[in-house]
Amino acid sequence: MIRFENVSVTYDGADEPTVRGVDFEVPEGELVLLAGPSGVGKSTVLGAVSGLVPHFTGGTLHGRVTVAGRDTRTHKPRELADVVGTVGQDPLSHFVTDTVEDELAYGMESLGLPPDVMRRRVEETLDLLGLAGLRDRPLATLSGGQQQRVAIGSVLTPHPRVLVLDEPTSALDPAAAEEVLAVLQRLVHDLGTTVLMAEHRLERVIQYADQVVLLPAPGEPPLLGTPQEVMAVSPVCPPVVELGRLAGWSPLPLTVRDARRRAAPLRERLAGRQQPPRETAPQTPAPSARRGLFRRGTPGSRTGARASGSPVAEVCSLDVRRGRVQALRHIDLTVAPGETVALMGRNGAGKSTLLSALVGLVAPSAGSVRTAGAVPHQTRPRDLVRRVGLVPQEPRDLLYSDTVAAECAAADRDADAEPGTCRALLSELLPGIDDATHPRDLSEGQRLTLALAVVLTARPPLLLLDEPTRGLDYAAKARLVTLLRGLATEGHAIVLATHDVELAAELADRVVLIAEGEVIADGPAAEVVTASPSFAPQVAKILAPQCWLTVGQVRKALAREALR
Ligand SMILES: Nc1ncnc2c1ncn2[C@@H]1O[C@H](COP(=O)(O)OP(=O)(O)OP(=O)(O)O)[C@@H](O)[C@H]1O
Ligand SMILES: Nc1ncnc2c1ncn2[C@@H]1O[C@H](COP(=O)(O)OP(=O)(O)OP(=O)(O)O)[C@@H](O)[C@H]1O
Repeated sequence: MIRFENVSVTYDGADEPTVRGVDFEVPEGELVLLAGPSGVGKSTVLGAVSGLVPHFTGGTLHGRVTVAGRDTRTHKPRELADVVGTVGQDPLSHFVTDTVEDELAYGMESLGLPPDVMRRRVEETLDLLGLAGLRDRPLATLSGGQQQRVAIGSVLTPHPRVLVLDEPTSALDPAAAEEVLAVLQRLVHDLGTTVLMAEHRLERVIQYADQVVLLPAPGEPPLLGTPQEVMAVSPVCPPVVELGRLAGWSPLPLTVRDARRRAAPLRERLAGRQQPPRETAPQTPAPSARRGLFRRGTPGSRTGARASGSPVAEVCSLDVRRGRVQALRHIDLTVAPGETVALMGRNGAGKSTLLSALVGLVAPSAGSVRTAGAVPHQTRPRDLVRRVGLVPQEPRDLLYSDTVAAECAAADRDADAEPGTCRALLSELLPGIDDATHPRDLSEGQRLTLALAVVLTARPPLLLLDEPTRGLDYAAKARLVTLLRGLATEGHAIVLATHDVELAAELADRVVLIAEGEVIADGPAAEVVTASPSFAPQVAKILAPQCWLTVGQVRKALAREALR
């Protein structure tokens, strides 16, 4: 149904092809997963199927890509629209109408489907994706996950024979991701729909894949095989596979269920062992802990927040209204210097709104917010930037310059930091990003990393991150975790909104669960995440009732055993 024949793509101005030697086929009615590190070219491969590459992106495509027999080089994207439905990484930039219902109908209208068919399919899709309550809502007022669900719904309504999905679950809460993947699986099994999907969170999707196409490194030809074959050699793999490799399980398990069946001997070895502490930050870091990235003073040194040891964030009885929606009610939250707090909860629960309130983007309708001693919505941006920084869910919102170098220079100026600070941070986080690249042309993971470096340049004592692992591969995630731990050790408080249960398990001291705008749980990460199957990381589910959260903890415990 989709065929790549020795395809390579070279973007304008690049010396080397971004992808080369791409030669594979996706048979009708199969779900094929495209995996590989950040920036390796997954979106480029997907774009070649929908025709966006090279028609919209520019560059040169050698070889041939056909979809249902149509050559995507000689057919423009709109001439493929009756066969291929595409969901990109940034739903908002693809929306063409203003409201949920209109967006769901738009694709069908362009194909000239009869009104009664359109009506029926819109209703079906609203139900299928849990969007009925939002049908009249302007798209711009939806939460990130709600937007992603609409984007998926809008490509499903025309019933395309081929779906091309770029990280379709990246903004979805764990339960919503399962629901969407179950819908896709039903389309594949019952209607013979063909799906090519790129996704970093392999723990969510690997079990649904018939085949995996792995792009191991930039410019290297892809590797093809069954999920088991590819996971045995892949540089990116989910925790269940990593644990399987560590324990020497063969064949490698791909699901929690498979792993649990083999886990009894491992549980026995681990029984009675002390869980090694994660490298979490001390609550009151010693001055000697200050090292590395931020040489020009500790966080808060200009604001006095840390010197006085007072909380970096204090939220009291906070209510926030957004249009007709009561987004937050009676929120109480205190965050201490050096503390890492994960905000979790379903799409639309109010996590981004809480971050927005902490950085002054929305004002309380009742209650109060103080960050690093200031009332954020009444503080000038220039002063606020040294107290609190937000990496938004869509990093594009933070980037204005034409090149990476200019963006970094502007960040240094805005933060009053030594020239080169931002660029050094960027290189440390994700090597290989070129100074001359336009931020628009960076891969999703690269763009997020740039936004993070821009925010960190001001060394704010309170760092807020909205879904920081969207678009990041496991290695980039591990680097992010190391960096954030380092910042916490230096005294930065970190609050992150995330659906990434593995990240929360790895990084957070504390998890705050939000539902319908209210805090429903607030406690140590291990306790909160393991209390609910939706939020428990894979390792916790595999080794329950023992309480291990990450492969790293298990690895350390086994290493200690070996030393005895
Ligand atoms: N329009 C473009 N012009 C120039 N370079 C581009 C363009 N689009 C992508 N690139 C570059 O091509 C490389 C591959 O990007 P791509 O988005 O395909 O990677 P990816 O594997 O999807 O990454 P991620 O997992 O982070 O989304 C990156 O280095 C990116 O900077
Ligand atoms: N500008 C707005 N106008 C009206 N309602 C809004 C606006 N922005 C957000 N909302 C609504 O407020 C609620 C909370 O949204 P918020 O973005 O804080 O959720 P979230 O927990 O971050 O969700 P997600 O996990 O999907 O990112 C949602 O119901 C959302 O639709």
